[in-house]
Amino acid sequence: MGGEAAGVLVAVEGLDGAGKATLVAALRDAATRRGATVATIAFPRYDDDVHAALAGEALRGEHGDTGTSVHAMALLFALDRRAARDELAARRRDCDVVLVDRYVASNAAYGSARRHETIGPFAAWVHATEIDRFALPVPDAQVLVRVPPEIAAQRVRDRAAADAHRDPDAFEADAELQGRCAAVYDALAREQWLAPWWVTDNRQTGEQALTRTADDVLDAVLGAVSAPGSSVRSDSIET
Ligand SMILES: Nc1ncnc2c1ncn2[C@@H]1O[C@H](COP(=O)(O)OP(=O)(O)O)[C@@H](O)[C@H]1O
Ligand SMILES: Cc1cn([C@H]2C[C@H](O)[C@@H](COP(=O)(O)OP(=O)(O)O)O2)c(=O)[nH]c1=O
Repeated sequence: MGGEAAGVLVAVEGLDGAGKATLVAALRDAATRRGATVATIAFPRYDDDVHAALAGEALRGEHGDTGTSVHAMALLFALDRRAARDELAARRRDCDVVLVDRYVASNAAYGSARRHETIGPFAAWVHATEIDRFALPVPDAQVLVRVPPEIAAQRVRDRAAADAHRDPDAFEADAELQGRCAAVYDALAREQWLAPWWVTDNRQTGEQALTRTADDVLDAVLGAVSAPGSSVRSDSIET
C-alpha cells in the first residue's frame, strides 16, 4: 500500500453503546500489527468543530428547538464532516488505513429513524447533501457493529454510571429511537447503501473475541479493497 493510492477509508457504524470506539481501537491495533499506518477520526468532532459542538449542546437541550429538528441536527453533523474534508484527505495521503468512528451513514440511520422511515427520502437527502453537494469521500467500506438495542442501551447506562461526563443524551435516552435506528442500520447494510457494508456481531465480551473480530474485519475489508474484482460483498462476519 502507500504511494499514490489513497488510504483505505473505513467507517465504523452502529448504535450508541454498540462498541464502535472499542472496535476502532482494536482495528487500529490489528492494522498496526500488520505493518499498516493508521489514522482515526471520531465524528462528531465535539472539541474541534463548532457545528459538532452545537449539535452536542442541542442533544442536551440547548439552542431552543434545534434538537427537535431532524434536518437541523443532521446539517450540523454534516457540516462538521464537511469541515473535516481537508483533514480526511491529508490522513488518506499519509496513512494506509483511515478509520472513522461514525460517518455519513450515521445521519442516514438516525435521521431516518427519527422520521419513522427506513431507506427513503431522508437517506436520499443525506446522500444529496453530504456526497453530492459537500463532496465528502465515499468510504471504501462500512462496518456495522451490530448488537441488540437492549445490550447497547445497557452499555450506555453502565458507561454513564462509571463516568459522570457520559450522561445519556437525547438520542441515547430514547429507547424507541434506538430500536428503529437498529432496523434502519440493518436495512442500510442489507442494501449496501453508499458503499459496501460488513456486519459484525458484537455481543460477545472479552479481549480475545474483540481481537478476532478486528482481524476478521480487516481481512474482509482490506481483502476486498485490494482485490476490486471481488467488489461488493455483504458477508456477515461471525464472531
Ligand atoms: N464486545 C463487548 N462486550 C462487552 N462490552 C463491550 C463490548 N464492546 C464494547 N463494550 C463496552 O461497552 C461500552 C460502549 O462501548 P463503546 O466502544 O464506547 O461504544 P460506542 O462507541 O459504539 O458508543 C464501553 O463501556 C465498552 O467498554
Ligand atoms: C456523527 C453523527 C452522530 N449522530 C448521532 C448519533 C448519536 O446518538 C449522537 C452523538 O454521537 P456519538 O458519536 O454517539 O457521540 P457521543 O457518544 O460522544 O455522545 O449523534 C447523528 O445523528 N448523525 C451523525 O452524523
